Amino acid sequence: MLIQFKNVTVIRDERSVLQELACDLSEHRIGILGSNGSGKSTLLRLINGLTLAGTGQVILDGLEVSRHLSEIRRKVGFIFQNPDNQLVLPVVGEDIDLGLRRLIADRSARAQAVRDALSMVACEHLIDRVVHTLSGGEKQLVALAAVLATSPEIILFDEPTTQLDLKNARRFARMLAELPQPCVVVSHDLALMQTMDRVLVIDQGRVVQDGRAMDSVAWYQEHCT
Ligand SMILES: Nc1ncnc2c1ncn2[C@@H]1O[C@H](COP(=O)(O)OP(=O)(O)OP(=O)(O)O)[C@@H](O)[C@H]1O
Repeated sequence: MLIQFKNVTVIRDERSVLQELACDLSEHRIGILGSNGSGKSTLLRLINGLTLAGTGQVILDGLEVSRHLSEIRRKVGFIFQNPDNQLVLPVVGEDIDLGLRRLIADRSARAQAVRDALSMVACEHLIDRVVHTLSGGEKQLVALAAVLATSPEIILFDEPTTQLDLKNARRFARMLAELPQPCVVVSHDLALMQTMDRVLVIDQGRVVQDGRAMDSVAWYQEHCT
């Protein structure tokens, strides 16, 4: 799966949030690292068209994102930084079922798919829970299950471990390593970033370092902390 940024600039409030981003990403695990407000989420949101390029083009798997939004949304799973933005129905099982309705017509097959998705994140026991009673970490895992259930071709993660305890953060890292899909992960979790095939460091809207995980994490620690 090839992601191409062709001289992409995003401007907000007369300020460049991303400036002349030009790179091709094709690695299985791509990490995005950078300080708060550096433009990481904006870069991620360009890939599924939640943010559109002001100038330049974003091309995913040969499709220009801004011209093929519905096809892109079907291909791309997006895990939001705040799971409350993702979970829309009151009960966990119903929420995951909602995303599956366009994919699986048979009700009992869909119920099985919901259980399978929850078991991938070790949260089968939450199937009948009311979403607003979940802890932050549980919500993050359920939101992940809802995306995994739809078997996207590529998955984008915006700070997926912020609310997870050490045990669940490690479980997440193991699960991420086993996912068959290519993934792009924005995170401040340096241990997680070390597991990536390629890591870009963003600073003030520009890619300032791009390379192997160990080199980029070392660069980030030296220059951005
Ligand atoms: N719609 C918008 N209007 C105004 N400013 C925006 C908008 N979207 C993003 N920005 C600004 O663009 C900059 C980059 O935002 P972005 O969310 O991409 O940063 P980030 O690197 O993901 O930050 P964090 O690590 O804090 O989540 C920030 O200064 C943010 O305030």
